[in-house]
Amino acid sequence: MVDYRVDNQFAVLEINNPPVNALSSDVTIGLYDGILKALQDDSVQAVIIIGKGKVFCAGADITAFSKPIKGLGITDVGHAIESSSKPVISAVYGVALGGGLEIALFCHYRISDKKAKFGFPEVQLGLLPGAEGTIRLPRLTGLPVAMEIITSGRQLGAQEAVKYGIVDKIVENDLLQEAKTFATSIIGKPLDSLRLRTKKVKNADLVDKYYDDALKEVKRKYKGLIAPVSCLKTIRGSAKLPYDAAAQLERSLFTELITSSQSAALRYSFFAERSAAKWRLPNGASSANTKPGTVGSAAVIGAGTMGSGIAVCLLRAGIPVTLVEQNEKLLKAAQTNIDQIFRGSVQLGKMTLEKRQECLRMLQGTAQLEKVKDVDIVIEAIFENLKLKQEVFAKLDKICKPTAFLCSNTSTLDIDKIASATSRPDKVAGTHFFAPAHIMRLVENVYGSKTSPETVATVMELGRKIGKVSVLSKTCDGFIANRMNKIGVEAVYLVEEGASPYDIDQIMEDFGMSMGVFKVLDLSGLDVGWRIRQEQAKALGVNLTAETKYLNAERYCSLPDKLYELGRNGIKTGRGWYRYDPANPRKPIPDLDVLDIIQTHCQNLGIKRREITAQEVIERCLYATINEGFKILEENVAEKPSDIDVIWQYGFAFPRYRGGPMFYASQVGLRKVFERICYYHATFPYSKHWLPSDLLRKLASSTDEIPINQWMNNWSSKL
Ligand SMILES: CC/C=C\CC(=O)SCCNC(=O)CCNC(=O)[C@H](O)C(C)(C)COP(=O)(O)OP(=O)(O)OC[C@H]1O[C@@H](n2cnc3c(N)ncnc32)[C@H](O)[C@@H]1OP(=O)(O)O
Repeated sequence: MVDYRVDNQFAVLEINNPPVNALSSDVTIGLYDGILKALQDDSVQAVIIIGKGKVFCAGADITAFSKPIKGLGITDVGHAIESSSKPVISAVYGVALGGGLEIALFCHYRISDKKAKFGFPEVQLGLLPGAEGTIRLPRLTGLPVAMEIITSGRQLGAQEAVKYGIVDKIVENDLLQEAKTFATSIIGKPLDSLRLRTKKVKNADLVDKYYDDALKEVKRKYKGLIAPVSCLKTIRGSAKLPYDAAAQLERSLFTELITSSQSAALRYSFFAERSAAKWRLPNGASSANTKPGTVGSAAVIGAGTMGSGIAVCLLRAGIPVTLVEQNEKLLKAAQTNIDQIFRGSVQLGKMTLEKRQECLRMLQGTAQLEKVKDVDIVIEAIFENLKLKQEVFAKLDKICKPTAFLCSNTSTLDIDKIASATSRPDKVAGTHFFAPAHIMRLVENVYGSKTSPETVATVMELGRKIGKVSVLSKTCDGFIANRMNKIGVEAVYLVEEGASPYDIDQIMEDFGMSMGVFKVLDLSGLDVGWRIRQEQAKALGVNLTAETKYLNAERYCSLPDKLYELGRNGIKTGRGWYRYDPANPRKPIPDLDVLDIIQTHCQNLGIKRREITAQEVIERCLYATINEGFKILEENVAEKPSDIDVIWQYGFAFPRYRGGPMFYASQVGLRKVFERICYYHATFPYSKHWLPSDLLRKLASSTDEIPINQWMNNWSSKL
């Protein structure tokens, strides 16, 4: 785990724990033993710590946090390094993160490759840098910079690390050779002043002011998160307390965090996201045994908001795009829109001017579908109508080369039905982007009964290439994301029963959702839902009215229709569930008129309103969603519960520190969730989504409450 060798006067300790040299107990033991050996070897004048492979060290082994602690801690190794009488130099390539950076900070010198990155990402795992990082970094960078770096978890480039004294020298050539040259230049120099423990924290007397300012910022930026606040407390300790007392404070706050539900959820989320890329189909094909096809060029059909956003994603990743619209006027509008997005990125410093020009050069607009004949992949993003899509796919099938993949950006429609319009159903898949497509990181890739493993591998890999988090779903109505989302439905029923939309939004935002559902509805426009409901009613031969209480044997609430019919179409008309001041249209303002409309609606329908608690709001909105999640698992629509949670985090901004609805259910307790679902099913028999899932019933009837890692790993065996 740590290769030790002596090379002339240098002991080289090479961390060798692929893939990212995480600090497992074998690594810490290896480092500790290596330092002792080097100290005992008279021929050794200096010690170099370096990483084997593509990184120096990605920090503590995250998988070990939920297991009992064994072996030596990072601080034990760190103290041995710092107190060494021979100089210890860390040579950083790739990344030095978390515990990896802490090891580097225990060293007397740090040199780095120019592309190396440094940081304390622990907050993203609900933790703090618990191996004295919060006490040592301020001694190098000063308090405000340390507070910003540690609470944000961001990565610093080598130049910035030099600026703050984290790195002593950036080197250009072979890192180990440069480390030896550097070591030669410092052998024999005194080490005392290089031991961070002995350094004073600059401007320690101003720490309370720095703390107050940083706390305000942290509460605004990282609402609901505990770890950044704990980080600030220990950094304050670094200035107010003697070194060892500060270290003790850090340890105690670290212990609190590591046992917190937030950290459990965030660590789970780290692995959930990575595991979404490791897909497996029911026939055994998987990411491990399937090669993706080549995507060197793409076409996007339909250049509306979604199509343009998708084109932006492809172009940014260096994939030339043929953009197809019905006429030149629409094409021109789309091209202007796309360029505006690129200009915005340039203004924000996220894109260079040259990159913008390169992207624009790779974009070709056309009104002729035939122009897509040579592309490797087509993504259709036209109006959500099955017949229309089938027509387009039938044409594409004739025009495109036989190897081309044909994808649809549908958010609900059956991929099998779309594929049936072609002679190549194996090459048809869904690529469901979330709006705005150039910003939202999720792509829900959908396979049908005939989609080939190669096509699945191709769309999953394409998602990765364009910087998205790709999650795989089997085709069904609404796929994982839209099928499962019952928050809007239940929220409207709750309003009808007595809650205010503004209270519901506040409760869900306090829970951690970034935006309440009524604000979301106003943002997307009330016309969207109104049209879907009208279509449904038309298909059933029903005429919807203000008095409609049931549709297709399901509870129906006509309030949203009423608002739409009153011209309250959301932000675009200045009024929806909220009202909007034209001077500040992004700020929703609660509207008494809406409360009157609700009151009148209930009076007309003879609905007796009642008090509704925050707990009921959360249960009704989330448990209905969770119940559907279990049905999605039962039907193999999602391969694993963590895929569902990744979709919720990236598609619906579910708070990452709660893991996702499936993880949340597990933390509440599956039995309790099941009991409440049964209660709501008995209370609301006309809402199918309360019909309890069989899988949940089986899991809940198990004698022990099953922790998430067990049922997540074993859930399929319960079917
Ligand atoms: C007392 C406690 C002291 C200190 C606390 C800590 O140090 S907490 C840990 C802090 N470090 C991190 O949070 C780093 C997390 N890792 C990353 O940011 C990225 O993985 C990294 C290192 C930038 C590499 O990114 P890349 O995109 O190249 O690879 P990927 O993320 O897919 O990771 C590859 C596989 O490595 C696993 N992994 C990564 N980091 C760790 C880790 N610290 N511990 C354990 N495992 C880690 C990751 O899950 C991937 O595994 P795979 O099975 O291939 O999916």
